Amino acid sequence: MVCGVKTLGQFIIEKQADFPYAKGELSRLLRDIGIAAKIVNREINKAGLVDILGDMGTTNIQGEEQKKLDVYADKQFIAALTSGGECCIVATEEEDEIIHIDSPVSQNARYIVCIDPLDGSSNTDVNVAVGTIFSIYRRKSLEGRASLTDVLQKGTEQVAAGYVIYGSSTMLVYTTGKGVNGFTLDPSIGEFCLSHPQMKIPENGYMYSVNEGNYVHFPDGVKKYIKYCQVEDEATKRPYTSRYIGSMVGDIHRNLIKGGIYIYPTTSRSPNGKLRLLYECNPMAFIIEQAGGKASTGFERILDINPTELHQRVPVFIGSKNMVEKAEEMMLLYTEKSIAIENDIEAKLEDLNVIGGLD
Ligand SMILES: O=P(O)(O)OC[C@H]1O[C@](O)(COP(=O)(O)O)[C@@H](O)[C@@H]1O
Repeated sequence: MVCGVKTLGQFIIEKQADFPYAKGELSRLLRDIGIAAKIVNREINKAGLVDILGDMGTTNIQGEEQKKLDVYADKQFIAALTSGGECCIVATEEEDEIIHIDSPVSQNARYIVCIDPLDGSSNTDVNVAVGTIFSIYRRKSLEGRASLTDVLQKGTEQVAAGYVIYGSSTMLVYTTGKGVNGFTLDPSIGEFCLSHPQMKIPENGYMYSVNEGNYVHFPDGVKKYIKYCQVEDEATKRPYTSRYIGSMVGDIHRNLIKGGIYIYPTTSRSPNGKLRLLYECNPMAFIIEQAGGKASTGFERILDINPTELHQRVPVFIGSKNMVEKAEEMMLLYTEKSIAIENDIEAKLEDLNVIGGLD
């Protein structure tokens, strides 16, 4: 214990006792992620002084302009996971395919890491909070080289998940399925120190985070939920406050502490939403559920989704339990309504013999 605070390293070792068969691999893996996060934090803190702002001039498989910080962070986490020896595959937002870690120290590595090295890329050049999101699985296959099949596991199979927020202070928040704990980086000692033990998200919140600029492209259920948030109603403390940072980590971290909901739904332009299941939605869903909140597609629990692709996108409604349930209620109601209307129109057209007449 350093002058009364518990460091991340000490906490991880201490919690290892919760896992009778643990051999320390997961602890070392979390340590490696913590080290890479400190290196990325150092560059972000002096971003304006070093050549790390702006575009790289390349695009990733998502078709997004890669920022220099995206690529820098990607390289730092891959390097830390390669030299650490506990990781056999890394899947990252910035790499088209999975990366096999074949370093000599990783021969018996059993863990898979899915990572968004730099979340909130649109904010990197404007000094607004950005983050890193990570998800850890144990490989399923026992023999030979691990493969994509070992990566495409349901969110319920995660052994750990976390995020780092590079904001007014830098924090690392993670879970191993036994609650959520937050650590603040103390630059004077270069250590993440336990600052937010056993984090819980309030069941009710009064803030909603959604890019309302896309309103016209949203499904009816989302439009109705936004209207619901904006109605004057003292009893339910509405209207709620709208807060949207443009960094999922920033918005969800705030909602974890204060209560709230973050929504990135499908839109007419992105029918599967924008955010990636493996390294954005699954880890955040594991953390928020462990903190007492909820995470769904609007219809289905995020953690129950069977992944089929590495960079698969899903719609996400995540945050305070009662707020997500209200949004789900709206999605169901208005999706059913629009289906009913469609069926009704079809029936009327059939009556008018407009459909089928064309055969
Ligand atoms: O600008 P939009 O479409 O609202 O998207 C913002 C969302 O996309 C993200 O930036 C994710 O994308 P990146 O990981 O590429 O940054 C989220 O952090 C954020 O909430």
